[in-house]
Amino acid sequence: MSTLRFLKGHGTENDFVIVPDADGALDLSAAQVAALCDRRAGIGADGVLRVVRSAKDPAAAHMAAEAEWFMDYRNADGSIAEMCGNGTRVFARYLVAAGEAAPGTFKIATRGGIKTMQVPADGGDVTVDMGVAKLPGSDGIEVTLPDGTTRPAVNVNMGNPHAVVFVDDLDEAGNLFTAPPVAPAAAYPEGVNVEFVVDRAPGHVAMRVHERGSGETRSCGTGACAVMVATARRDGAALPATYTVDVPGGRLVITEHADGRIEMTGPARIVAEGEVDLGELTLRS
Ligand SMILES: N[C@@H](CCC[C@H](N)C(=O)O)C(=O)O
Repeated sequence: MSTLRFLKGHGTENDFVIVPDADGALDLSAAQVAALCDRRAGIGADGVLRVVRSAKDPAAAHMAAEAEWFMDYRNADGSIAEMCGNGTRVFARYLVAAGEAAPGTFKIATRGGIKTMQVPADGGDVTVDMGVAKLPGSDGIEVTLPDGTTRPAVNVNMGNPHAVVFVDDLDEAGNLFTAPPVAPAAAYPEGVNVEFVVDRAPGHVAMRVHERGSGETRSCGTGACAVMVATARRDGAALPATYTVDVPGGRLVITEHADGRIEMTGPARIVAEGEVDLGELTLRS
């Protein structure tokens, strides 16, 4: 029997299987990640956070002097993504809970670069400095809604790609069982996360998201930051600007500072731990 120790955590109900692997001994295949994330035959999650020392992973060794720990993030289908905003907050909460980092401010390594985390000792909300958003240009990018009409999308890159669509009602996004069609495909050669946004009040929006590699999730941290940036630009907001972004799984507060850095704050919880028998997982090709 090949057992794997895991924990389960979530940030605004964007949930993750956390796999401690300090020395980088594990080589989880995409099929194993997908099996762990399977909500019926596995543990169930939107993604996997492997916790490995930066020095022990070739993807992060160059960041080891600044950040001891590397968040190796995988989507629920086993694919690799550059960044996961809620994942960073859950990852940092885990490091503190496990005694691997002291509460307060510390850095972690991600494929999207080094992120500075603030984790209070009392279990309160965790903040991540997401860095500066990129706006690669949105000309001609459109998302087709289930009723066949199209809406312009705002192209925002938070380390990973996003298409932000303003709608009048979040139900316009439909059931999101499949990825919303985005055109032209060339705008997002690596695929895209799609966010639908409505206004709730000045400085306050709500969103739904279809995540690349995971489907509709209850929250997406990079997506919420992309939504904040797109909304602040639409509103002509002066920086610093703070927006509240409601997601199906809770609430995130996002500030874009005068220097363009974006900080996201919200809950991050570790809710379970256990062991899984890797040999019992259902691997699909
Ligand atoms: N849920 C995450 C984003 C995870 C990656 C995304 N699905 C992608 O493929 O880019 C978040 O909180 O940011």
